[in-house]
Amino acid sequence: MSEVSYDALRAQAAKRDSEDELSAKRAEFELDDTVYLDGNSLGALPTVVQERVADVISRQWGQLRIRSWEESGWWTAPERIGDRIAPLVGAAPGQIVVGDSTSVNVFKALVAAVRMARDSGEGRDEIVVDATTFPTDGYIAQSAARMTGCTLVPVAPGEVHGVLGPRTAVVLLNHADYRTGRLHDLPALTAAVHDAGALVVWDLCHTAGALPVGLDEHGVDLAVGCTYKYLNGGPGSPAYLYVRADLQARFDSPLPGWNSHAEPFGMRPEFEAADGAVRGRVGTPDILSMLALDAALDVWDGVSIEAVRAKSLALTDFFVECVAAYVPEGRVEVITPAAHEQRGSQVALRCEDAGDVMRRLVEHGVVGDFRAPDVLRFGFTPLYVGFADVERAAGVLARTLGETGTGTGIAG
Ligand SMILES: Cc1ncc(COP(=O)(O)O)c(C=O)c1O
Ligand SMILES: Nc1c(O)cccc1C(=O)C[C@H](N)C(=O)O
Repeated sequence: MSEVSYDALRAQAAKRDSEDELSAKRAEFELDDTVYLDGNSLGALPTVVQERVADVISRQWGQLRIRSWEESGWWTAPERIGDRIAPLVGAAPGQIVVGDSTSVNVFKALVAAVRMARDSGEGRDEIVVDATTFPTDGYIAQSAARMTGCTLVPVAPGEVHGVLGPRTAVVLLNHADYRTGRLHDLPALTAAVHDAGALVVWDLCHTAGALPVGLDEHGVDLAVGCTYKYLNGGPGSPAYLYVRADLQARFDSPLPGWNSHAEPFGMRPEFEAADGAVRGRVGTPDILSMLALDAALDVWDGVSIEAVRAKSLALTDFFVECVAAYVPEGRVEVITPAAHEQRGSQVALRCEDAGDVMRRLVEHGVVGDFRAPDVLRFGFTPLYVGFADVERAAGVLARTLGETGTGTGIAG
């Protein structure tokens, strides 16, 4: 690798940053000199959140106290904030409720989907689950299968077509693989599941806020996702549940709480489900986290998800290009697909001593993460990551690899 290539890639980065229509967004986040490539695990803090949460605590809670359920809009926050997430995932209003964790929403969605599939009168008794899933979805699917008397069919997303049939009740899939960053074909898989007469639940944790999802357009039945990654809602911010409008009347939640009751303050012993997205609620909403998320969503004002996707692909392409230029051949293996239609917003590199390499990268100001046993993960959040960050990260990676393991590395 000659100095000329360094110069060329740095010049390219500077030019791209200067032409980037999203570059001004970075100023809306609390960031420092660190190259933060872990927004696919915990998004950075949007500055606006601090003063808004301070107001929620000091005025809404501190002064208005219980009046805030009405006067500060606390009671309706789960659906109101759901409607703010809706355009980012291609959903019309009235179909998303915010609350609980992704794990809990996976449970609600799966069991409700099995119940709906059985309502249609056929003997559907199989839950198909992504065998490469983030573990929590797999654990919940195992439990949901036991509870509903279904058989669990774990299969890689690419092989889903082969197992679909008259016994399939529901298919649970991750839109992007958390480890490799592979993007699965949501339109085609949704259509295939529907052709088999079953329902599909998509986990959007790694795609919401990173690329267009098109829930309504593709006729998705149910979807869940977290808000602390590309939506920057903060640690433990509440997740969301999407139930397509025409399925809501049949959505029979396995966790019917007083918040999903048609008349919550009637305090009646019999459960009667509310209409609409409210039906996906359980108990009292986690207001502090929810309103932090509400404030964090302000950064999306005026941003198109298509522009975010275009920049995300440019960033990940550029990272792969810089890694290929700077890192000695064979030292790392790119396990994220090269094809754009198969790539989320992260690049994963396989590397023998990945845990040690990531620890050193973090020490040198490049924050990604390590996933066992041998994966370096780098997430690219287009709202605050720039092309110069990408070039710098690849340079630091090359130097770090030179300090560890068997590679020679290079200077940058
Ligand atoms: C694909 C996926 N699903 C679910 C989760 C877990 O969600 P939660 O901890 O909100 O239940 C994560 C990450 O934590 C994830 O990456
Ligand atoms: N939710 C997390 C947490 O509470 C602590 C640490 C990491 C996480 C994550 O989100 C992990 C992430 N879903 C992943 O893709 O690995």
